[in-house]
Amino acid sequence: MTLMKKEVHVVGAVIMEGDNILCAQRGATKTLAHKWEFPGGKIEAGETPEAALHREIEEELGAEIAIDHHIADCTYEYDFAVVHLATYACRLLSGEPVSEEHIRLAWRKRSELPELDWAAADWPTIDALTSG
Ligand SMILES: Nc1nc2c([nH]c(=O)n2[C@H]2C[C@H](O)[C@@H](COP(=O)(O)OP(=O)(O)OP(=O)(O)O)O2)c(=O)[nH]1
Repeated sequence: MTLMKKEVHVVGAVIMEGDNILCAQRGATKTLAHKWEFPGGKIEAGETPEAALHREIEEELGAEIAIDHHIADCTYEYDFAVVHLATYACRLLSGEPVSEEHIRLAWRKRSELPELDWAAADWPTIDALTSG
């Protein structure tokens, strides 16, 4: 019998300010330890992706965002789960982001994004942000 892996639907906020993008580093004790990702998290039952994004950014950064448009979808099979990640271009409306869950927050220029060690599911988003 083959065991089905857990499937999780995740949203990530690509928060932009001019040419800078907010990047977040996962903690040492988490899955994907020390990898960089976009703030966000799992969509809960009955929630729209947009509602999940607003909720997660309030919880993780203490900030309010506007969601402008979808950037990329990626499905990646990690050893612990199959993650379906959808990313959205966002802007800060209020609040200076404070890290409640990440070990580090960093603003990076678009062209510098590939220098960070991103979670595997994030690469299509990084490619979309740095191409053209
Ligand atoms: N928020 C976020 N999660 C991402 C990204 N890329 C990526 O592979 N993930 C993965 C990491 C987690 O396994 C999952 C997001 O769930 P979560 O935000 O609830 O993560 P978590 O570590 O607190 O939860 P868990 O692993 O303890 O279940 O998606 C990304 O850019 N942003």
